[in-house]
Formats: sequence, C-alpha cells, structure tokens
Amino acid sequence: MTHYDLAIIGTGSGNSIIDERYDDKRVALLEKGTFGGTCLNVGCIPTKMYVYAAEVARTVRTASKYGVDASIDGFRWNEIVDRVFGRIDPIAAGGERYRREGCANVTVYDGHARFVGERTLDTGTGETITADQIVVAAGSRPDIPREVLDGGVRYHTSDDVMRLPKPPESILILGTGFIAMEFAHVFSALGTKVSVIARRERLLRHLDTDISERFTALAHAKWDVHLSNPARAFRPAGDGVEAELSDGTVLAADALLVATGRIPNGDELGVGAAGIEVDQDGLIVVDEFQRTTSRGVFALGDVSSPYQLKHVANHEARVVQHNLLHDAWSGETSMLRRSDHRFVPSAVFTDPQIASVGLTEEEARAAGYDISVKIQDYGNVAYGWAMEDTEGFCKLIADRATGLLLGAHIIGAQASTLIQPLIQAMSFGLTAREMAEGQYWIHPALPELVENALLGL
Ligand SMILES: Cc1cc2nc3c(=O)[nH]c(=O)nc-3n(C[C@H](O)[C@H](O)[C@H](O)COP(=O)(O)OP(=O)(O)OC[C@H]3O[C@@H](n4cnc5c(N)ncnc54)[C@H](O)[C@@H]3O)c2cc1C
Ligand SMILES: NC(=O)c1ccc[n+]([C@@H]2O[C@H](COP(=O)([O-])OP(=O)(O)OC[C@H]3O[C@@H](n4cnc5c(N)ncnc54)[C@H](O)[C@@H]3O)[C@@H](O)[C@H]2O)c1
Repeated sequence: MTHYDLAIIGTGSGNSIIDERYDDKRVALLEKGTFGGTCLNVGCIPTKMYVYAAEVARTVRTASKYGVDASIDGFRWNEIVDRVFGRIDPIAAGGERYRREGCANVTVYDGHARFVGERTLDTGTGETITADQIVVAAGSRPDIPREVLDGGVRYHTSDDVMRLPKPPESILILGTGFIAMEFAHVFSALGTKVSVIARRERLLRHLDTDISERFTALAHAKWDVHLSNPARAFRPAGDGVEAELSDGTVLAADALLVATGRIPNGDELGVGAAGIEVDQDGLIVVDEFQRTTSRGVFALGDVSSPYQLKHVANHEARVVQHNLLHDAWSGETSMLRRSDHRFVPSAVFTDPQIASVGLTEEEARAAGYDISVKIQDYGNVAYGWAMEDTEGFCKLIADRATGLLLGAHIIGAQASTLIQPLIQAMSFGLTAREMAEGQYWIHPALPELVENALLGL
C-alpha cells in the first residue's frame, strides 16, 4: 500500500493547496470527475461568461431609452458556447497535465475516493493508499426533487444546461435560488421563453425582504413566474416536458432546468470508516481550523461549508494550506490559522444584479439590535440619472449603539462591485460615519450611491 504525506480529495479548491512549500512532500490528488472542480468547469466562471453575453443583449434591447435605436439580429448559440468552453476546457486540461507531468511529487488518481479506515483511502482505481494528512475538498452536487425523478422526464442541471446543442425555445426553471435566477436571466436575454416555478411567495427568499420583494416584482414583469405554486408532477410531453402545479395549472416547455439546491458530497465518501462526523445537513463538521473530528483530516469548501461559495472555499483552502504545515493536532494551536466567516458576501448575477453582506433587516431585529436603516435609490444619484435607473437601490443597516454597519444589500447595476467597500468597512471595523466622511467619493460616479446611503444613515 503506497503511503503519502498528504492526500487531497477533489481538484477544485483542493488543487490550489499544493504549492512550492509542498515540493518535498509526496502528495496524492484524487479526482473522480473533470479536473478543476465546479467553479471552473460548470460553476462560477462559465455562468458569468454567459451572463456577460446576456448583459450585452439586454443593453441592446434597452438602448432606445437613451435615444439610441438598436436591435438584435440573432444569437449564434454555438459561438457563445465555444467562447465559454473554448477558454475553460483548455485551462482544465492544462491544470491536469501540469499535475500529472509537471509535478514529480504529485500522483493523480482518477477514481471515486472513499475512506476505508483512518487516513486510509480506496482510490477507486483498484489501489488503496494511506496518508499522514488528508484534505476532503469533495464539493457538492445538484439535488433533484423526488417529483422530478418520479416523472421520468428529461431534465437538465447547471452541470449540462450550458452545453445544450441549441437553446430551447422555452424552458421551465424549478427553483428560485442563485442558479435558477442566473439562468432565468441568461436564457431570457438570449431569447428563450422562461417560466419559473416557485414554491413560496418570493424569489431569492434568503435575501433581505425589501430586496427579494423588489426582485420578485421585476422578475414578474419580464418572466412567466408562478409563485406559491409548487409543482406536484412532471411528465414527458413530445420532445419536451410538462409540469403540473398545485393549483392545476399545466406548463409545457422544451426543457426543464432543476435548480433546487446542492447536496454536500460527504455522504459518498465513507466518512464513517474514518470517524469523520457529518451534521444534520450532510456537512462534514469542522472547527475554526478546518479540522474534522478525525485526526489528520481537514475539510473545506462545499463539502463542509453552509455557504457554498467559491470565495469561501478559497479562503478555507488557504487556512488548510497553512495548517497542514503546522502539526495541527499537537494540542498547540497558536501557530494555526482560523477561518474568518464573520462577513461572507455573495452576489447573484441575475437581472438586476444583487449583492449582500452581513445581516438582513429581519435578522438584525431578531438579534436584538437597535438599528438604523437607509434605502438609497440609484435614481437619486447622478450616475443613476445617467442610467435612467428606476429599479435599483442600496439598503444599509447599522447598529445605533456603535455606528457599525450590520448589513449591506444592493440590487442594481454593478451591485457586486459597489458592495466591496462596504465589505471592507465591515471587515475592518469602520463606522458608517467614518466611511462616509473620511474619504473622497469620486463625483459623479456610481459609488455615490453608497456614499449617500451612508450619509443617510
Ligand atoms: C452553476 C453554479 C454557479 C456558481 N457560481 C458561483 C459564483 O458566481 N460565485 C461563487 O462564489 N460561487 C459560485 N458557485 C459555487 C462554487 O462553484 C462552489 O462553492 C465551489 O466551486 C466549491 O468548491 P469546492 O472546492 O468545495 O468543490 P468543487 O470545486 O466542486 O470540487 C470538488 C471536486 O471533488 C471531486 N470529488 C467529489 N467526490 C469525490 C470522490 N469521492 N472522489 C474523488 N473526487 C471527488 C469532484 O469531482 C470535484 O471536482 C456556483 C456553483 C454553481 C453550481
Ligand atoms: N453567484 C453565486 O455566488 C452563485 C451562483 C450559483 C450558485 N451558487 C451557489 O450554489 C448553491 C446552489 O445553488 P442553487 O440555486 O441550486 O441553490 P439555492 O439554495 O440558492 O436555491 C435553491 C432553491 O430551490 C428551492 N427548492 C428546493 N426544493 C425545491 C422543490 N422541490 N421545488 C421547488 N423549489 C425548490 C428553494 O426554495 C430555493 O429557493 C447556492 O447556495 C450558492 O451558494 C452561487
């Protein structure tokens, strides 16, 4: 049985751990799927490349409000697909080649890895290995609801919908979270009729209620949205699919996209054999140093994180990368790094874009804070006038006792960029007043939205 200093399950964020500090260590890298993981191959990066194409189409469609007449002559789907995967696929292949041929200390196993004992792995290739330390960075996979499976229909997930041979004329989207709302934007902007099936009364319900309500109203105006109307059955219909909703409505479309959450992959890893604890949500339990309950085993990213975000997985990978080199189970923790999950931001790249960090108003009130809240419309700052924006706003929530920001939520153009100084202020403990008054804000740039929201607080 081959013994390694380190074994890493998963080549998404896990692959980034191996740098020159590991040159003198024997490393096993285990991957059952495409090298590079979700973000690169089927997640953040390809989706945002499609979103960019969608933004261009949207800009053309809305040009007339600025006195510019323009129209879309057509979409070259194959070229859109090729632009995305012509860039991504070579990166994945190059990364794999580098690990296999360019790193003498790394052995790549391409099989489904599973624990068969403490720090012992069946690699899924016919070989069992042991390692002093193991990192579980095995990610998550789409969760498919029972009613879809029972219906025996052909369905897509984010794993394959971007590589369809041609765009569907119509698509049913089941789910109302990140993936559903990003693809609703992409497909509708590229000319597909989009129907969204929602179990509850609002889309993107995890967000602050004001943001979620505004987004739901805007979505209603441009997509076929069915709120508070869960699907009770699916069935094949010709080359497409039919969904029967709870109120009896029947929706038919060429394709079905299922975007109802992702399950952490810990259940497929035989973690029990290694004494690795998993919580009620299926997440591998880790402490602030990313250590699991099994000596020598760390976990990071979607397999152990409730956030399921790439910047969180990257942060945790850097923590693990450091702690692997510092005898993390010695009982002495002063040399170890801790993960910082205080202010985890996120953005939904839909239309309009949405970004948020910290507490929603509801969460802040429930936590007992005495809060100050300010909503600043894009339409009331100079650049917002230039954009003729009537939709977007920035909502800030601060603690009256300390003047510190508790939450920031933006819906509108460039929200994912505009929020960054607010993340910085929260991370470094700047009060809203210091942030507003202690620096220049370029006039008449869009960040005046944030400045005015802060002054309003
Ligand atoms: C459509 C989509 C869009 C997204 N967009 C964004 C975004 O814009 N911003 C953002 O922050 N996040 C986004 N995410 C989330 C982000 O992609 C994930 O949080 C992140 O990629 C998780 O990284 P990871 O390293 O934990 O897992 P992964 O990158 O999924 O890596 C896990 C790897 O482990 C392998 N593996 C699993 N089990 C085994 C096993 N038993 N044996 C061997 N190998 C195994 C898998 O094949 C995979 O390659 C998106 C996700 C999706 C699906
Ligand atoms: N921009 C980004 O950062 C980005 C983009 C895409 C994905 N992601 C990550 O990937 C994760 C997974 O994305 P997701 O959109 O699949 O999950 P999600 O948790 O964001 O949303 C899942 C949605 O499906 C709904 N749902 C669950 N079961 C259902 C059912 N049976 N019928 C109808 N609706 C049902 C839920 O109510 C929820 O609205 C996200 O949590 C996110 O962290 C991030």
